[in-house]
Amino acid sequence: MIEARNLTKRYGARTVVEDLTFTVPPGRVTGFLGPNGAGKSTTLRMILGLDAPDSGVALVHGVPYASLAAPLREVGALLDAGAVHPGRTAHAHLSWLARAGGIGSRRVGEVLELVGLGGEGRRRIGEFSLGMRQRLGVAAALLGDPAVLLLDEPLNGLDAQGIVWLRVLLRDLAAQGRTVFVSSHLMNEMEATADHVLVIDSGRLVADMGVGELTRRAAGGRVTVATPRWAELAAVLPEGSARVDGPGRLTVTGLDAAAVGEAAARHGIALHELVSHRSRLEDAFLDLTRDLDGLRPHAAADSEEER
Ligand SMILES: Nc1ncnc2c1ncn2[C@@H]1O[C@H](COP(=O)(O)OP(=O)(O)OP(=O)(O)O)[C@@H](O)[C@H]1O
Repeated sequence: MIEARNLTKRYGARTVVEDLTFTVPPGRVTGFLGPNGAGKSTTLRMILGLDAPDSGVALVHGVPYASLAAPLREVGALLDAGAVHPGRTAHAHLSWLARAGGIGSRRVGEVLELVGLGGEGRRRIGEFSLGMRQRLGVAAALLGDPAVLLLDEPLNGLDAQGIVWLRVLLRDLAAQGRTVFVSSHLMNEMEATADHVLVIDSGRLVADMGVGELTRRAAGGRVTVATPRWAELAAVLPEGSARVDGPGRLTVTGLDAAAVGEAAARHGIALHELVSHRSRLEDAFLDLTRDLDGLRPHAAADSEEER
């Protein structure tokens, strides 16, 4: 379990993480989403005690990271897959980390197998592709068999096969009851990986919800409907909700398909088509951040209440 309470970080006059409060429970994959520069890495660094918050606290298992008795065994992290010595072999790199964390050397071979680098342990990291380095970073995070995993942009550099591999691995780890917190700016990849998402933009939390709920909300209840009696249907729907989209077609916003269908039935209007549109996570995310952009210049005070 990870908790952030009113976490705030400033660099000079800029607030890069602003009053973030959230909980990441065990047993599910939680995606941490936001565009580049939104404050994801800074938040993860504060959870890991690498950056000090200006106010608020970040807790792992109820205590600050620095107070954990055996941090490497409790929390596994991938922050920057490039931050490894290129002259070392993968095996030597992991053995060094294992020794530092008091972890038996047998575990090194196990985690190399787990990330699909079983045959590459004796190769120098300098020869690795970005995707292989990401796998090595995941191996390092798994060394201590931790109950909590924090992975910063682990999908970067992975090919399609690698993305599927990581997705399966993360879901397995969550199913084992671990806390899995994964940042990404790739909304669509997260849709298939995460159960739940926290979305931040400019350091502020704009969504904390299930992936399904996020996509449904962002679709805003957009429904398209085809009926020869479109003008009558438009007249019985709430004012402003229906837009004529062509002969016999309406787009309805703010109502779900059931509400549109029932309104039509009440007035004996036959529908030839009734389609509810689910937006992809990408659209959902863009909608959320666009809305926030709209609030910012005009009414900072209102946007405070919004949260
Ligand atoms: N040490 C620092 N000094 C000054 N500004 C910083 C520092 N670290 C981060 N920032 C700024 O804080 C903001 C948030 O950065 P952060 O790396 O947390 O974002 P991010 O969401 O992880 O984005 P990315 O996906 O690009 O890494 C950025 O504008 C960044 O320039």
